[in-house]
Amino acid sequence: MSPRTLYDMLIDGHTVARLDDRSGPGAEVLLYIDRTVLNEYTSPQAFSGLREAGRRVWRPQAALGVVDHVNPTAPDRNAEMPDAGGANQVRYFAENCRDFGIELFDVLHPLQGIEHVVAPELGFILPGMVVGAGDSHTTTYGALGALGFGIGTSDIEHYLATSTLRYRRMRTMRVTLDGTLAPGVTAKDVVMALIRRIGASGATGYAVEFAGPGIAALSVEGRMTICNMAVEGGARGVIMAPDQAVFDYLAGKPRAPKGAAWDAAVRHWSTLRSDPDAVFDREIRLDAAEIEPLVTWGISPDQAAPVGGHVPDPEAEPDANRRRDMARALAYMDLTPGTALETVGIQRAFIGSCTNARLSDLREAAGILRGRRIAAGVRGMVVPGSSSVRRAAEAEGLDRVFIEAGFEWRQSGCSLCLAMNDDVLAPGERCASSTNRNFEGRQGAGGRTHLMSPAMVAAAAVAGHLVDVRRLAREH
Ligand SMILES: CC(C)[C@H](C(=O)O)[C@@H](O)C(=O)O
Ligand code: SF4
Repeated sequence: MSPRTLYDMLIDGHTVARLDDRSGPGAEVLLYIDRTVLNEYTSPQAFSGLREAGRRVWRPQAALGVVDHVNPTAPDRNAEMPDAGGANQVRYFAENCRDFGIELFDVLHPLQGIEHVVAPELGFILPGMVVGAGDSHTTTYGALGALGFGIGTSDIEHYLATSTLRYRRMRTMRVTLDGTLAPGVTAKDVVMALIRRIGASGATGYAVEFAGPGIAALSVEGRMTICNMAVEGGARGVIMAPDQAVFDYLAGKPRAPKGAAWDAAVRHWSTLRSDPDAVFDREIRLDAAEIEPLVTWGISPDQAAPVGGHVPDPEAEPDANRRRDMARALAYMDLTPGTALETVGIQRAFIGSCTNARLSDLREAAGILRGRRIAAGVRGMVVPGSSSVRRAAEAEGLDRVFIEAGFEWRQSGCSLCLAMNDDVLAPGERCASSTNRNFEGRQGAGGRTHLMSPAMVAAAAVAGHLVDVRRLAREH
């Protein structure tokens, strides 16, 4: 057999039937899906469809329901949902999970959180799996050696009824990270650097494998940040070959295999890697040593620059479309070309989201905040990625660090990442945010989002403006 990429191996291994006579990119297959995660926001129509057709869920134990998008994050939250629309979504979701036999982490469940944080920490996603779920950031699971991708509502219904999807094979792209990251530079900067390089649709049509010594040196949580945000570069499917760090991460997780089953699983998982001479449709190489802490200045995740740089000048952009996009972005963001990014003042600081609200992210941010206060006029919020992360952070005193620095310490959920609950920016407010999307109005109508790493958010909160986290790290 000719050499194969890990993506090809997983697709071949999960192909139930071929739906046309093609092979390679574009070929349509019936694909077996091992697991899904459901949320209250994208699942209702799928369940309604099942109800109308009188179908049941084929493998309810392969699905997990988590409430995350619309729930409040108030520290004292209770079963009452403040918003009637959200309350209805949560109620219908609970009804669906109950009637179709799917396990649910409801708003007040001790394991509630953002689905992409909850599923890995449970050991629900394992290497070699193919995971299709109704949220684009399902790519997160690539970090565990599972091929993850987002699917639409009708696909969710098809999946629930059959455990399969009609699926078109992607082209393959390998992103190799060479070298070592400098201190103060994080996984978030790696993925932002990639998106800046290839553009917000640079990986459209590709399944992306991340590889190289720079990836191997990252923690599994750091790798999740990269796989999660790669979707902002257009990737519809992300994978990393699982290694010892992944096995260590999964060992002892509640739903991971145990005993002899674990040993057998690890033996199999260790074989999950692209053949050495596998050919990818596109290859990108990044040098970790050249990556700097980045911030976005615009309204698309590829509109980013090193924090020590300046707001770019649309007039200097030769491409007319890009020039127009840049001008529009600067008007929305109320930024003037040539302004030093480090002089841009903020009113809000948000540490949260499935990209950057795991324990290691909170530790990094707290490391900057220890013994410091956030600047006057800045409102800071920390929304842990899951209730388990929240408890673990509290057990090591991180909540105290955040609270003493002036941050609000909240309950878990998507929250200000997309402002579907009552956590929103006021029009015109500018926010340093550890999230993954900076579209117009993403954090509230008229709100202005600057994406960056959680440590950079902490640093900006202290300074009152965007700032290179390495300045504060040096002072500590
Ligand atoms: C609500 C959901 C469809 C959406 C996604 O798929 O990513 C959300 O999680 C987001 O981040 O915008
Ligand atoms: S935290 Fe943000 S990116 Fe992640 S699932 Fe929720 S809304 Fe989407």
